[in-house]
Amino acid sequence: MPTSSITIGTPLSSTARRALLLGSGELGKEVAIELQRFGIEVIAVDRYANAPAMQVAHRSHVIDMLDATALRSLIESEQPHFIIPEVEAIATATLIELEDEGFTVIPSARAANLTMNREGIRRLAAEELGLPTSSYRFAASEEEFRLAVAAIGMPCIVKPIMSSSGKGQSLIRSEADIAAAWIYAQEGGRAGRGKVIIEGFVDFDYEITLLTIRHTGGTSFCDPIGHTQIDGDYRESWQPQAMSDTALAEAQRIGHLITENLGGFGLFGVELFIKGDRVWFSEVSPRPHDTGMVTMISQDISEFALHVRAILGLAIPNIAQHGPSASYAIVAEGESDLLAFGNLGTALAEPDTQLRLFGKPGLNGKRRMAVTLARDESIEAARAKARRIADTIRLIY
Ligand SMILES: Nc1ncnc2c1ncn2[C@@H]1O[C@H](COP(=O)(O)OP(=O)(O)OP(=O)(O)O)[C@@H](O)[C@H]1O
Ligand SMILES: NCC(=O)N[C@@H]1O[C@H](COP(=O)([O-])[O-])[C@@H](O)[C@H]1O
Ligand SMILES: [Mg+2]
Repeated sequence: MPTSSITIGTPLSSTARRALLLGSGELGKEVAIELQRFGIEVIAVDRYANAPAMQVAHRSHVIDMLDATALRSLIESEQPHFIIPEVEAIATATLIELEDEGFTVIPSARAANLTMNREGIRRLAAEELGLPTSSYRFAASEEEFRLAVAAIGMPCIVKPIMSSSGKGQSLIRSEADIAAAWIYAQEGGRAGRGKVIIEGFVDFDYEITLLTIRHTGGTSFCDPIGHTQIDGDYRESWQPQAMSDTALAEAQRIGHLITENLGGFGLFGVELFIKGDRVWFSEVSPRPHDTGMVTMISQDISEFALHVRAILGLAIPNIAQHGPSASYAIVAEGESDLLAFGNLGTALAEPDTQLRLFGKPGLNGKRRMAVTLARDESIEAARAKARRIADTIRLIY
């Protein structure tokens, strides 16, 4: 476990503190940069070469992170002080073994294991902790799936138990959607065909991510982040999301309970649906959240910096908010290994704007490649500005 008496040595020497990132996308890239700021030796891992975090790490490895043998042998040879999962698709049973052997997994191997699979985290939240969630069933065959849809009722949402960013997710509105939803869920799972979750559709007013940080000084919350999703994938987020005091208190109660159970130190993205004063738990990422990219402009310590401070056992006495802010994802669609971004000269002409180009090496279908960030007098103005920047940028491929 990290402690407040941590010492940090010199990277690439015998005194180095080494962090190994399992997953090296846009979120890992920002975590790597924050680790670098503290002089941590950063080792980036993913299933493909030149992933974003690899481009800012001390070194990198390409392995199948779902392969237990490959994962164990890499960790044994690198001997990291911190193993930081950045995606769900990891052989998490191996992380549990490695933690037992003395390695530190962020926030905990159990958290990575439970959240890699929707069944693990949903049963914990709803059945053990009694948190309010949508109705749900699991199905391992098409027959079970049809029975589950009938039991839950329509509209309902189907997702592979192992997937993220909306992959394999669809909404069933009527009988006509059922067959296609099963096929899409079977094709969209990150670990191939398998079990699905069927969730009753929650008719929420809005949804939030409550960034919750477990650190040596206790538990802290960032202001709630509102967001919109298309086909289960985040497109736009803003902070702060206006909420009633009752709904905010309930959101924090849920955030506290679930993260306390998962344990360890680090930042979590607690996803919640809100209608009036009612709050439903949806899921939780035991790591920075895509919707939380807005904190790179809204907070003095971003979600990535907060994750690193918590991991290193450093104090987090306050989280200053800079005012209404928004992020807008740039999602490209097509086939290319030579994507370029044009018209950048005017993109950032307005005050209080920022841009992150992730440097992802290829595009095959739909892929989030960049994000725009903006701050303004109001959430509406910040959202409009973030969108204007995205509309200005020309994707060339
Ligand atoms: N039961 C539900 N009722 C209503 N909307 C839902 C439900 N489940 C999911 N959604 C919508 O789909 C979005 C994505 O769902 P979810 O977070 O479960 O998918 P995901 O693949 O894990 O995405 P990510 O990896 O981006 O978190 C939610 O943010 C919400 O907008
Ligand atoms: N909702 C989870 C999420 O946003 N994860 C982020 O996307 C990357 C994968 O992107 P890719 O699919 O373009 O490789 C992950 O590595 C992580 O940074
Ligand atoms: Mg989600």
